[in-house]
This record gives sequence, C-alpha cells and structure tokens, in this order.
Amino acid sequence: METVLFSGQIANDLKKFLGHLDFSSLGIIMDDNTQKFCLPLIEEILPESAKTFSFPAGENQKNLETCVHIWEWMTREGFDRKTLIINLGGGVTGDMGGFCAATYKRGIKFINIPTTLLSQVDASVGGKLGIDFQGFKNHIGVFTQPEAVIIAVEFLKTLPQREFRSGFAEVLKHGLIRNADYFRSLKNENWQDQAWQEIIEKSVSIKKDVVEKDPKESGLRKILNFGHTIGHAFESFFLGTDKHLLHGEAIAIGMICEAFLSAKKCSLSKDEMEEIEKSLLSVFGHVEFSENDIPQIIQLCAQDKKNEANTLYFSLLRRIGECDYQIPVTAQEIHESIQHYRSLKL
Ligand SMILES: NC(=O)c1ccc[n+]([C@@H]2O[C@H](COP(=O)([O-])OP(=O)(O)OC[C@H]3O[C@@H](n4cnc5c(N)ncnc54)[C@H](O)[C@@H]3O)[C@@H](O)[C@H]2O)c1
Ligand SMILES: O=C(O)C(=O)C[C@@H](O)[C@H](O)[C@H](O)COP(=O)(O)O
Ligand SMILES: [Zn+2]
Repeated sequence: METVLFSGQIANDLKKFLGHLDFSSLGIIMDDNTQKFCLPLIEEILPESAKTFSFPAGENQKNLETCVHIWEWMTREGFDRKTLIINLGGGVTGDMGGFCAATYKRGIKFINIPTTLLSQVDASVGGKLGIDFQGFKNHIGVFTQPEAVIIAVEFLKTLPQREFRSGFAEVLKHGLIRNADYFRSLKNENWQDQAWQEIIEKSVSIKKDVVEKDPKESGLRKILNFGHTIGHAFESFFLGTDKHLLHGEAIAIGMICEAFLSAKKCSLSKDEMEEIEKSLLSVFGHVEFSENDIPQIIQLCAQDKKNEANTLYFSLLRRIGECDYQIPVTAQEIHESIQHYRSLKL
C-alpha cells in the first residue's frame, strides 16, 4: 500500500520527500485551477528542470482525449521509466494523471498531492485510476498504487464551498459504512464548521483500512461504493448539462436511494433510514428531475462495475456504521428508491 503523509507545510515536506526518491526527471500534472492556486505553494522547491502539464478543469475532461494529450506531452518531454509524476489536484487529476502514468511505458512512478477535500479523504488513496468513457463513470482504468500520497490542508483555503461540500459526501459515506460514532459526530446544519484535519485523518484511516484488506475490490472494498451505483448514474445523467452535479452531490442522492434499498433489502431500520435522509438533505438539499428521467438513470446503473451476469449488485447498509455487499437489486426496486427520493421534496 502507498504511504500517506500528512504535511503541516507542503513545500518543506515535499522537498524532504523528493530528496529521498531516485528519479530521472519530474513531471507535474494539474488542471488550470490547481496550476493557478496550488502550484505556487510548491513551485519554489521544484527542480528547474521539472516539466508541467495542465488541462481545463472539470469532470468532462476526464476522458481519453485528455489522456492522449498527456501521453503526447510525456513522449515530447522524453520521459523515461524513471520519471516521477506528481498529480497536483483533485480526484479528476489523480484518477487521470495516475492512469496515464500507470500505462505510459507500462508504468512509471507517481505521487498524489490531493488539493480538494474529496481527493484528500477518498480519491487519492487506494489506487483506483481511470477515466470516463462513452458517458460511463471510470469505465476504463487500472488499479495501481501511487508511491505516496501527501496531504496538506493548506490547499483547501482556496477551494470553493460547493467543492468542499462535495467532498463532505464521501466523509459521511465513511461514517455510514464503517463507524456510526464518526457519522454522528459530523455536523450537518453547520457542516462548514468542522475540525477538518481530524476528519481527513479519520476518513483516510477508514478508507486505507478497507483497501489494505481488499486492494482490488474482490469483496470487502465494495463497501466503499455505497451510494455509487445510483450516484454514478445521476452523475453521468447530468454530465455536460446545465444541471451538472459534482461527484459528491450525485453520491449524496445515491446514498439516500440506497439507504431506502438498505431498509427494504437489508436490515437498516426505518428510523436510521430517516436519520440518513435528514442528514444528507440538510447538507445537500434536494435535486429535482422528472419521473420520465428515471428509466434512463436505471439504464446507467447497468454499467456499474459490481454487476455480474446481468444482475445488479449493490452495497447496502445493515445499520449505520455497517455495510454489506453483493446484494442483488432489481430494476423495479431501483425505480422505487428513486421515486422515494423524489417524494422527499418538501
Ligand atoms: N479513485 C478513487 O478512489 C476516487 C474516489 C472518489 C472520487 N473519485 C473521482 O474523483 C473525481 C472528483 O474529484 P474532485 O471532487 O476532487 O474533483 P476535481 O478534481 O474536478 O476538483 C474539483 C474542482 O476544484 C478545483 N480545485 C482543486 N483544488 C483546488 C484548490 N485547492 N483551490 C481551488 N480550486 C481547486 C479543480 O480545478 C476543480 O475545478 C471524480 O471524477 C470521481 O469519480 C475517485
Ligand atoms: O475506492 C473505492 O473503491 C471507491 O469505490 C471509492 C469511491 O468513492 C470512488 O468514487 C470510486 O472511484 C468509485 O469507483 P468505481 O469502481 O465505482 O468506478
Ligand atoms: Zn466516490
């Protein structure tokens, strides 16, 4: 497993870290926002020979076309098998930059420096890398661990509130699947006002523990996908439209629908289902869409990676803090869960 380092001062800590690594050249991958807001925090300690690549920010850039640009850049710069890549950015940069590094010349080393809450608590850890394809989330990818993940809260000072909140969805997920006390300790009404350093460390420890037990998702790791079967379908459904949802916003809808399924198919109590709904709705509000959209959203669930032999398998809660996986769910049950979500509109 990768080493995760918590940094109090990113420039100093990265300098020390790079000093211990053997690499022939250094390439930094980022998007246009992290180039503007995050690169200045580390620029002074980078070797003058370091090469940079940036792409336009956003989920709709996490695709094959951008990968081609990245591989072209790597080739143009003459990167060899001992080049080190730094992914400086959120989950989009980490997933795609890592994927390009893991496939260039059959794999070169990379480290993640996550700069969003979402990537600090979840995306930068665990080695799931990839891109979206034909509108399906993370459809093409590999499992490859980074050399290290260096997490510094100082990056979050410039992160927009909506992006911050998106990351909070994954934090809530960590509590829901693994630790009820953690879930209940998180503030909902004043979600902005939390002990972020502690939260990041706690969430990383939950994610790391699960990934270490099952790095390639043959079993237990599927619990990290709670909320994602239906959540990814919503994310794909709205991608590229003016109602575009951030990953965490889509996963929040997915967790409400999947809590409903947990109550129907697993042992989650009605009280806990309502507790989850209240918590998520108070942070994320309610997203509107039409009844006519539901069949297409269900169609998108069919591409989920947990499915086997035309059966849709979900990760569902037994209770808050405990998640089960490999639970077959029918299209009709998904429909009911999405209708239930619609009915929660005040
Ligand atoms: N591999 C995994 O295990 C895993 C886990 C969760 C999510 N993901 C993926 O991660 C992606 C979502 O990640 P994300 O929410 O970090 O999105 P993102 O990478 O698009 O970053 C969100 C936005 O914040 C900007 N930004 C980043 N850092 C900033 C900073 N410090 N200051 C100002 N702006 C900043 C970015 O430019 C972007 O506009 C999705 O594609 C999702 O599928 C992967
Ligand atoms: O690390 C995991 O495993 C997860 O499922 C974490 C999720 O938060 C993340 O969004 C992941 O990228 C989803 O993976 P996918 O296999 O459903 O594409
Ligand atoms: Zn996620």
